[in-house]
Amino acid sequence: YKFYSANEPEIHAPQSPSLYPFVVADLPGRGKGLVATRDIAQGELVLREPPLFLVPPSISEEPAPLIWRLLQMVSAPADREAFLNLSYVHFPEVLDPAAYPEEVALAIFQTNAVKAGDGVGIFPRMARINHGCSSAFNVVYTWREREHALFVHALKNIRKGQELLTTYTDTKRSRQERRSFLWQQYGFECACAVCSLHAAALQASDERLTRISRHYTYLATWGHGKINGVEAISTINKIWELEDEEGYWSERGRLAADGAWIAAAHSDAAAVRLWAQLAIKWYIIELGHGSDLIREVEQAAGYPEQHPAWGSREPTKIGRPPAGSLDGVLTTNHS
Ligand SMILES: C[S@@+](CC[C@H](N)C(=O)[O-])C[C@H]1O[C@@H](n2cnc3c(N)ncnc32)[C@H](O)[C@@H]1O
Repeated sequence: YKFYSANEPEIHAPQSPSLYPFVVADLPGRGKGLVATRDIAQGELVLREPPLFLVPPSISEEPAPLIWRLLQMVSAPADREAFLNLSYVHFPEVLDPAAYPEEVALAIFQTNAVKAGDGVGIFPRMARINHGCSSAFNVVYTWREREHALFVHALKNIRKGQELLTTYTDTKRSRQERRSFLWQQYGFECACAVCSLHAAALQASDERLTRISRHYTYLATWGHGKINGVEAISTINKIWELEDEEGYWSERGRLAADGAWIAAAHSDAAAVRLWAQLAIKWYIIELGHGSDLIREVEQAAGYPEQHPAWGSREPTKIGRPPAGSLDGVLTTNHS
């Protein structure tokens, strides 16, 4: 594993199925899914998987024959079988699957493929992870070009016996919007812990998620000079607070890195350091130590004045990260 430097805990990534911290189980109403076989700590790498095959961002041939052709290029019969065993939805009822293998392969691809860099890929183990909305998903995946593999990390502590859930879509929207998307795209009615909330709790969650989403839109206007740095940072803090209330912890590395960017633009070195440290903390949890994005924010934390955005806006003293958000930054143990 020459890609890793010696101090990276990911070198301990489970490499054989018998060492994975989960099993594939039949789960009523949701087909198969992954269930933790031991407690998994936040930030732990639960799976590292190379693609069975990748489909480039733009293709010039019909999708079904293309998927079929790529599948035939997979050399190990067991791997081809793993693909063909995956679940699929939206196959025309009038067609006999046995008579249309290429269409079946396309349906499997559409139900299971995930984004991998510019293209999309098939990862048969990862493909068994079911979906949960906002606070319900507990693992996140990320593609690493350099390692040519998908990395799945625990976003939260997961208890033995709990199901591993990821998110198939941006769930920062109301239950109704999420559910109609999931039904159309993946053919299931989401009954995750968030979608199963009742009355007041459901309404509160819907409101938080739509507010978070609106705050993100507002934050983006800083880029066009529509809001000043203080407003932008205060928006990040509002998002952070709402996400704490909701239990939505994903994308925080990126959000904190945006904070560092804004602080650098307004020449507030102390704020750059703090936001960059917060970004490092969450990037490590969500993406792992080996992620290239971490190198960027480490650079910002160490040398704020060399940040690419440094001094591009009027100098301002900018807001700091939310109270408590940097707790544990120096002591977090991800092994
Ligand atoms: C990528 S596969 C996940 C693994 C799948 N359960 C299996 O048996 O292979 C996606 C499909 O799983 C099912 N699924 C995923 N999340 C679900 C959920 N929260 N509730 C019910 N079904 C779900 C849907 O049928 C969906 O089309």
